[in-house]
Amino acid sequence: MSNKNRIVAWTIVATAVAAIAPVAAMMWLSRQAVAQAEHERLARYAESVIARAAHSFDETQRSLKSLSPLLLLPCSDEHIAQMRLISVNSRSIEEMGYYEHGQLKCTSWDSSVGARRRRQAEPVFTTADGVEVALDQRSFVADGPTMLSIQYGAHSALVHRLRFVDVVLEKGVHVVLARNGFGPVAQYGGPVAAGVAEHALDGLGRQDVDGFFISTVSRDGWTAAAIVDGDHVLEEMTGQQRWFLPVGILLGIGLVMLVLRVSQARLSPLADLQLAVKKKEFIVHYQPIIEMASGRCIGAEALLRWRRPDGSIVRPDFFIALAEESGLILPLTDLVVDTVVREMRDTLRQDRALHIAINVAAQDMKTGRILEVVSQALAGSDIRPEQLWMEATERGCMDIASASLTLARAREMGHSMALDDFGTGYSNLQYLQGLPMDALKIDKSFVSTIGTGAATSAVIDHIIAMAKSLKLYIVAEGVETLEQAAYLAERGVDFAQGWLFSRPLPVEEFVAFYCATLADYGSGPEIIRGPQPASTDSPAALDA
Ligand SMILES: Nc1nc2c(ncn2[C@@H]2O[C@@H]3COP(=O)(O)O[C@H]4[C@@H](O)[C@H](n5cnc6c(=O)[nH]c(N)nc65)O[C@@H]4COP(=O)(O)O[C@H]3[C@H]2O)c(=O)[nH]1
Repeated sequence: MSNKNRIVAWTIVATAVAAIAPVAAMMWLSRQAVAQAEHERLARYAESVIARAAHSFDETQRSLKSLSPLLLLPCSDEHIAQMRLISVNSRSIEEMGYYEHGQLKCTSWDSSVGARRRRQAEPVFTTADGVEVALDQRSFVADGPTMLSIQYGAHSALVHRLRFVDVVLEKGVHVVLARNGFGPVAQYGGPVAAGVAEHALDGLGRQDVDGFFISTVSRDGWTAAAIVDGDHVLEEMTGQQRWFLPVGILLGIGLVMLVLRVSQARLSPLADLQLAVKKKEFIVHYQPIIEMASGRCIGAEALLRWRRPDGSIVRPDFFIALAEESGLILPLTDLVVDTVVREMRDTLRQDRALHIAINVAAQDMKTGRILEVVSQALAGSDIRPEQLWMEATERGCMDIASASLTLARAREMGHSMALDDFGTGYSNLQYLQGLPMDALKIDKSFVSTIGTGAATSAVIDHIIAMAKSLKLYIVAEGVETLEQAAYLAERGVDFAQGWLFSRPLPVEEFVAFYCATLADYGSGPEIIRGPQPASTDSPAALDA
């Protein structure tokens, strides 16, 4: 998959995630918030149920204990009146009964039970101070739901189970109470699914079972749980979502915009170039430089090519300007220097007359950084500094003071310096005089006017004359026809470069080209010497 396709795929996925994730996250957060608030509310209900149960039980046992020991005649009017008074005044106790030898003798309603005689119930649990609790006791006088019988000594108090849990509940809330070590005592409130109430008493704290929210609390021998069903929670959720959803949507919009900006930046030519530099997708081609007088190949210009992963080649016109603007030209220059040293080392060592010219960016001309890069690359390579030329454009030499310094230092190190694309900028004679140069390259735009009769065709003669007056060697670029070559040779142009001789070639093809011209014309003397004197009028570096 190409880088572009990868970014597009990434953008699609990231946009979908950016749009959905915040909304989903906000919905999840809102659910969490509702659940948290709900469990806190339920825990408060469970607490109040325990308080209610403890209160009912305490009140009942206090009342029972107040009758013991019995100081009145059992089942006397006074005794019955006292039991009735307790039943009426107590919020929990419905009826009271008095037993003799385990048999009901009288109740808070009457002194004689007659046919309603019954035995005191078997307790299911007994507290530490002797209070017993029995289940499912019918009323002494009426029909109705069974009650708990709380017994102490000869007295029993009948208490509705509801009295242990009847706290004020909001709609949908269900509470359940158990006596620890015994089991469920009572439940009350909205409907719950079968088994949920029992399950609620199994654990403690916050629980979620089958869509029911449960909070269970245990204290003072009682365990109480409050339960609310999912529908109720969802009703609450819609309320919360009113706040969370817009926040999620806004976040989603923000994230989507961010993703689009990032992918736009990653799809930009600069991001493309950055990635290519990182992945070293660059190669160097070599365009032969021909000595006009002999026809020999005396060197080559190293030209950068961007080879994309699909194998297509991008010419430097499309990326050099961007690389210079963004500073990426520096690693690219390093790459060219390293590649030239690696690829051309053997050939350069075999023929000391051969040179390779590299292009130096404006930034490097200004700072002189290139000199350090080159000297490091050449160290131990056995390539002579004279075999590495540097080409600077007029643009790179606009800051004459710093450019002069770099040029002078380069020449001291033994490199020859050429001014590239001459005539395309704002240079004039004075400007040229201020720069310690060895050679001047005539831009192809002037070469292409030769023989055309165009008004500008005379300019090339002036450039040649100017270079000669400054004693600079002349390299003509973009020579495409025999006519152009003959014209330039006639006017004493030293070297030429162009499609007439060869296009820029991959290293193997360049070496083959060079070997072929070597066979035809033989090798020349070592025409490049250094270090050069830093004077402007003596381009002795290129003396043949
Ligand atoms: N029409 C025509 N064109 C010819 C002919 N002979 C050579 N050329 C082209 O002319 C350009 C010469 O390079 P340049 O003036 O240094 O101009 C170079 C140079 O300024 C820059 N460049 C290339 N490689 C590098 C590099 O490694 N570093 C830096 N800083 N700039 C580079 O990119 C420019 C363009 O390079 P290329 O596209 O390789 O274009 C090259 C070359 O392919 C011909 O007969 N006819």
